[in-house]
Amino acid sequence: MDNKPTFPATKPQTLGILGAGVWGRTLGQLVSQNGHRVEYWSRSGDRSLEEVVTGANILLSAVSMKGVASVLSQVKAIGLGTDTIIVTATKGLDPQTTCTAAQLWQRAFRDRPVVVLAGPNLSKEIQQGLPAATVVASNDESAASLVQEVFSSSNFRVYTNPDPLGVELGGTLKNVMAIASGVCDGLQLGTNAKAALLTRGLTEIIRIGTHWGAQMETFYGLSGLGDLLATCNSPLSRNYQVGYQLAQGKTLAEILPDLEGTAEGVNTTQVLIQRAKTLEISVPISYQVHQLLEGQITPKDAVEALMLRDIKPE
Ligand SMILES: NC(=O)C1=CN([C@@H]2O[C@H](COP(=O)(O)OP(=O)(O)OC[C@H]3O[C@@H](n4cnc5c(N)ncnc54)[C@H](OP(=O)(O)O)[C@@H]3O)[C@@H](O)[C@H]2O)C=CC1
Ligand SMILES: O=C(CO)COP(=O)(O)O
Repeated sequence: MDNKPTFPATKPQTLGILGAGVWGRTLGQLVSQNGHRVEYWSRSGDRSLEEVVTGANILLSAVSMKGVASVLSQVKAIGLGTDTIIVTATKGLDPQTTCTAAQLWQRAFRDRPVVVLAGPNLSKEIQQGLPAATVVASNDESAASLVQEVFSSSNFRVYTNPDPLGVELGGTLKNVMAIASGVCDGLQLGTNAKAALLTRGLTEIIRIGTHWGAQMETFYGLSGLGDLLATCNSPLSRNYQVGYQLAQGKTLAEILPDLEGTAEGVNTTQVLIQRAKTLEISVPISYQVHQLLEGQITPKDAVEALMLRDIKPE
């Protein structure tokens, strides 16, 4: 008997992928392998934004956060088809508004379904065909189900989730902890320290995320704890690499030009601290990462400051 699982036979969809960086290309590869049509747009590509946007019934943005506001205003000027689903795979926060990428897309296109795609998804492993799982989250159940069908394969297991904000914040805020984790490993602080960092880091993510309006249980899923574990334990993570190199005495200005792709955690830390200060939310680990990125303290000072905080119940 053939026990091979079958995936729902969705009719071929046309995806327009905005941002042909590492993650946009990897996601494009996954859907092409499933028989869907993919058109990429990037600033240096040969297709116009208008061609890619008007031809797509699923528009996926994998633009890094610094480009989202400008790209979506260009898409708005072009206009979207009435049935177009927007998918966002960006993991960042907008400095002007402190909004997530999905919040910006939803504000710009109030009547269109927006789906967040996030999970423990190191692109290099996925490109090698290694198994991975992810989450597609939306307030629009049928849009999330269609995107689930489009991406699901024997190498890529896709779950739906009804809490897009929680899924997106899990993927976004863990980048701050990935920088801290790189510092922890770069200083060779050991497994106990790492376990303490990730556990207290998750508490911090949940504190800020639930205050934002996300569901607590979402942070224990793939896009929260799952992505925290993947990113904080892998040298493939660019955010982890930033922290690791800071621990070795390099400055941010020395690290960033040689980094392969975007480390969103650098900007996310700044925006998170701005938001946490305004709302008076305690984020001690993120605060030390912020001080470190600003060049105000050394990695060793950051560890000491965390260890010497007032003692308190867990
Ligand atoms: N790589 C990974 O493993 C994963 C990444 N992500 C997230 O996906 C997003 C992209 O990451 P990744 O692909 O790795 O990063 P890259 O640095 O490889 O690519 C960034 C992309 O954003 C585009 N971009 C940046 N600024 C602008 C702008 N002002 N206007 C238009 N386009 C712009 C770039 O366009 P251009 O080519 O024209 O410069 C490029 O296509 C990030 O938010 C990241 O956190 C999420 C999960 C996994
Ligand atoms: O989000 C990611 C994995 O899920 C990618 O992490 P980096 O952006 O740190 O490489």
